[in-house]
Amino acid sequence: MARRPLPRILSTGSAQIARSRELARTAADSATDVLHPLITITRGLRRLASAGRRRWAETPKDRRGPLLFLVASVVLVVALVPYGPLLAVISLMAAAAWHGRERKSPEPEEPDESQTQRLQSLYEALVPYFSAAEDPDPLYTHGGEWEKAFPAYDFDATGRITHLLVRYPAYFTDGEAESRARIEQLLHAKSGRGREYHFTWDEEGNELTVTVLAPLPTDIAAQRFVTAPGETVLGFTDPTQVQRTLPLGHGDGQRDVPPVVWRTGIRSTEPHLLVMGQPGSGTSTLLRSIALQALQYGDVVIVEGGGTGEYACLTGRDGVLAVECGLAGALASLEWAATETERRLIAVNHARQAGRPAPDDTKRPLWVLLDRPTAFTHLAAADGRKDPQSLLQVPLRHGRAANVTVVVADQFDSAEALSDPVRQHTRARVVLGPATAEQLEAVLGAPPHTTPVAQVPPGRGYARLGTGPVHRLQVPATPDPYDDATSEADRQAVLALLPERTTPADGETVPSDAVGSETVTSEAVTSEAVVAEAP
Ligand SMILES: Nc1ncnc2c1ncn2[C@@H]1O[C@H](COP(=O)(O)OP(=O)(O)OP(=O)(O)O)[C@@H](O)[C@H]1O
Repeated sequence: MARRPLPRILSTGSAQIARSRELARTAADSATDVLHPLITITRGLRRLASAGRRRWAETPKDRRGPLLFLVASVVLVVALVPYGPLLAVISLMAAAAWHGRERKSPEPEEPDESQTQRLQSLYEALVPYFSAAEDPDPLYTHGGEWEKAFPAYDFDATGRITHLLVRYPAYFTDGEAESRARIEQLLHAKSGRGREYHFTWDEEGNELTVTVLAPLPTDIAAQRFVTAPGETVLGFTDPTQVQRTLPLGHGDGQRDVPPVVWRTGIRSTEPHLLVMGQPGSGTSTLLRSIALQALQYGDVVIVEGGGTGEYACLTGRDGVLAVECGLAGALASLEWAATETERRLIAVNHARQAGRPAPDDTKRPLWVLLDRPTAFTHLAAADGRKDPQSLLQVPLRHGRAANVTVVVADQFDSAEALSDPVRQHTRARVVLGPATAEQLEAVLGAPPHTTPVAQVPPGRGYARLGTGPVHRLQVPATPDPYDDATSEADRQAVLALLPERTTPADGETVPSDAVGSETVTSEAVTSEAVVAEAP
């Protein structure tokens, strides 16, 4: 078939367009060449400006004044020196040209011989777990290529692995906890013990990411945390697990640390807390830290079964209704707490039925903190008296609606003696100190995704709020200020957080009086409420 020739204008037009495009490209290239120094300097100035902005933002507010003064003095001196401004402009241009130069991204480094050996031996160790006789094209074979199995890796200065991406065959049973645990234990042992590893299993992509975790800071002292009412800082964790950070005073400076924040009160899904640990693992310290935070907005009743007097510093302080070390006192205080919870509930219900907001005297948070209540369980049984834990039933069951929060701390060997309501209603959990995998899973309800460390500093452990993830946790150092072993800085930090003692000096009688009078009031209110309800 004869083809019609294209109209003339189009055929020559395309050639012209191509030619003009070529011309434009050449002109742009020459302009870029000519303007290259200008582009570099502009880029450098932009980088210098953003570095300056960053430095300004990082400078603590109290140091900004002196810094501004220093800069102004330098500008003045430069302006007064002969040729000063000219020299300053030349130096600025030179600095901008240096900072604006194109930077080549560094080539990924090849592992050296010892690192290759490490990766090869890791690969060999994994062969029995990640291979099957029926696999026609195995990823893992003895003498195979580790490069395909480990696409990403990182080493520290001492040549130990800090990050590793492991590919594994799809038939590996990564959904089974035992299979995972076997691989995690092996990688932990082969990559160097004494460090903590975090394992992320990507079941869809058949990949395991191993990361070495930096130790959590152990030098964070007790202080006022920047939190909203109803929020309690249990401790600090890894930045990878928590989005939020808290600004903390540290020495003279400030730093941002990711916290584990526990929310209590009416909207809380985990209104009560259980803390477990070995003796000396820091459970009393955590309770002290919680008490100091709770006293900012609420009242506290402390029941101490250990009898070590670790809460003596709180006795008689404003907001501390009782610090009980004996069985009789513990029973009296807990009975009052149960009655107070009931009173609040009734008052709230009445208000609701009448279409009024909840009365103010039901809103002030009440905290019941129990350190080793199981010690009283044994005592009460021997004495033929009520188990103090039985009085916790009402605060645990109805505490959320009445703004009553219960915190129980105990030791692993007494776990059996904890009552059922305590186990059922404490959905926020913390384990401190050394613990076996079984103990961790029994308390937290899920295993942590990290390996345990051999040396656990006091106050180190794990926290889990409800069904959320298991967080590593370091409790802020909140020692007993009356303990001789406490350092002066720590003692002052805790003393600064204690509320005033506006009650008479006789600390022991004041709180029990307070409890007594409060009991009377609460009983009066309860009976009033009941009377009001009756007709
Ligand atoms: N978060 C922490 N930071 C620094 N030191 C801590 C921390 N927690 C506890 N310690 C130290 O560990 C020691 C034991 O702490 P604590 O008394 O709180 O433990 P415990 O579990 O209550 O033990 P016990 O029931 O035997 O008293 C104390 O000397 C304390 O100063």
